Amino acid sequence: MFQASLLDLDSPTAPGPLGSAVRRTVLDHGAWIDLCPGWMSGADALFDRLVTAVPWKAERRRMYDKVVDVPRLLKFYDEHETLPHPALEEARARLTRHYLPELGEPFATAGLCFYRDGRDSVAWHGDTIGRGGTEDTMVAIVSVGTPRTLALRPRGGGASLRYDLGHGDLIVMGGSCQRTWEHAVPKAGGTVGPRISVQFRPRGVR
Ligand SMILES: O=C(O)CCC(=O)C(=O)O
Ligand SMILES: [Fe+2]
Repeated sequence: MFQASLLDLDSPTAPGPLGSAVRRTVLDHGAWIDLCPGWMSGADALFDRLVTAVPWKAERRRMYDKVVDVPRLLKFYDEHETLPHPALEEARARLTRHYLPELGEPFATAGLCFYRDGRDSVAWHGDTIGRGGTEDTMVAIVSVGTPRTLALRPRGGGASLRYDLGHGDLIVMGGSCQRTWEHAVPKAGGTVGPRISVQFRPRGVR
């Protein structure tokens, strides 16, 4: 089911350098995204560890007059909880070191999503439950496993952008991205392999 990346089989699991490896794309309305493909080496081994080491939760949500399954598994690590792999602690520390001058605060929490196959997804939304709804902030996402499309579109309408993210890729959504743009992982059909995303956010951003 899970198509391992051949280049990655023997690499130790660890994030790479940031700095000049990061490419920024400035978007409309004060938003931007940074990309660092293949940032996490040994990503396939990390994927395998996370599948078994994380106490995944299936959630159910009210949708109008029905209660439906959330189409992905979830686990949230609050800021002082130990993350399920040391490479994720190192990733958070490196992200904080790199972005602190611009972000002004550390990355604190880690939200994990497990998309078991292409039927799992997340609908269009911004991370606006906390301060992201009113302030500029950053959400950094490390993806392991099979690449899935992360789509972005401006809230007021306009062309969408699509990034295929898996196998250790890093994307950072910054500036006004959470309140002026929306993002989604669209459904992709049942035969698509599994992906796990790790979203690092500052305190009070959800
Ligand atoms: O899995 C992803 O890359 C996106 C997840 C996401 O948008 C969220 O959990 O808020
Ligand atoms: Fe999100």
